[in-house]
Amino acid sequence: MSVKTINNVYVVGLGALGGMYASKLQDLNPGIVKIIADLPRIEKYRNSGFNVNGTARAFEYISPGDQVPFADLIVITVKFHALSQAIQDIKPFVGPGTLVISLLNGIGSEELIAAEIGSEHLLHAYAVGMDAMREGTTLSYSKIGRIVFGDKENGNTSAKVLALKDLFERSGIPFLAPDNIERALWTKFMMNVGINQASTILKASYGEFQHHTPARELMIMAAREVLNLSQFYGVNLKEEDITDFIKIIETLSADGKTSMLQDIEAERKTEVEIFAGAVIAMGKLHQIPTPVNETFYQIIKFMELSAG
Ligand SMILES: NC(=O)C1=CN([C@@H]2O[C@H](COP(=O)(O)OP(=O)(O)OC[C@H]3O[C@@H](n4cnc5c(N)ncnc54)[C@H](OP(=O)(O)O)[C@@H]3O)[C@@H](O)[C@H]2O)C=CC1
Ligand SMILES: CC(C)(CO)C(=O)C(=O)O
Repeated sequence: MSVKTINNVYVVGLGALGGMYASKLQDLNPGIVKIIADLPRIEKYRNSGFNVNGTARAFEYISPGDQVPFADLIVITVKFHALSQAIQDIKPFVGPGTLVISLLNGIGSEELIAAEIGSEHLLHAYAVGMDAMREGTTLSYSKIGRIVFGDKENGNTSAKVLALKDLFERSGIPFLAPDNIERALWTKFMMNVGINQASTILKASYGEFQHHTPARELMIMAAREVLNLSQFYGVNLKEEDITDFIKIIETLSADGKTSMLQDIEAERKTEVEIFAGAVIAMGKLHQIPTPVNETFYQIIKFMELSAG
């Protein structure tokens, strides 16, 4: 089977993840990547510039309505509350052969995207292991992490998977294409439910979770509620999956902070609905108590309200 070459990539969401991966693609070939954004955002990026690890990046920007070719690949890197708008914004750039990946945390974004643009365009994906810190249009990171992706229906050797592997190999973006992407997504979900929320409530950077501390225990308590729920979805997470994600956390910069803690500090809305909110909803459906996430939910909502 000949592998399709991805020659043009459109990224929606020039934030921590979007900035990191768009820069790597730009290094491969300056013409390969374009950022989809509305005019006010484009003006903001043009006025303040976009800086990644001390280097100013000049990206090419496009808006819905611009006459440009369909994308070979669209990468969605907005926060969950911005997803519906982002889906509308990418629609004009989706042609018959366009592949779409969402790097959003949580386990729900792909379903929403598929409902609007069709599941034939999608691969399931997430990003893990990076320690990106963003302040406005200034981004820094020491670990780029990796993109984990797969074809939920057709395993890890489908034409879509092979095309994406080829792009990431050429651009030096670390990746993994596991056999079972659904299980992998749940392991990431469990990690985020634990560390994003515990770090936000405790205002703690990764260093606090890299040893046997009360912070780490709190993180594990929240993560175990995901482990319990996973049994109802045929995913069957195990204690070893918690041990594995702790190993990833141990590799991150001790001063680095989760995206959720960065949101609270910058007085932005958090993604608590796709973490504790989702856990509570699944718990109710299956009559499984989720007291840690119920408590986290109320505290984080309180923090959001008192921030702004
Ligand atoms: N940061 C991290 O280390 C990691 C994050 N993730 C997940 O990845 C997702 C993205 O996170 P992150 O990169 O931190 O998010 P950021 O908040 O850093 O970036 C999101 C960007 O999207 C922009 N945006 C929102 N809506 C639109 C739109 N319609 N068109 C164009 N741009 C838009 C925002 O602009 P504006 O600010 O102007 O609203 C913002 O710059 C989240 O789900 C997060 O949980 C996953 C792994 C690690
Ligand atoms: C895994 C982690 C904590 C950083 O890679 C993340 O997903 C986030 O900050 O949202």
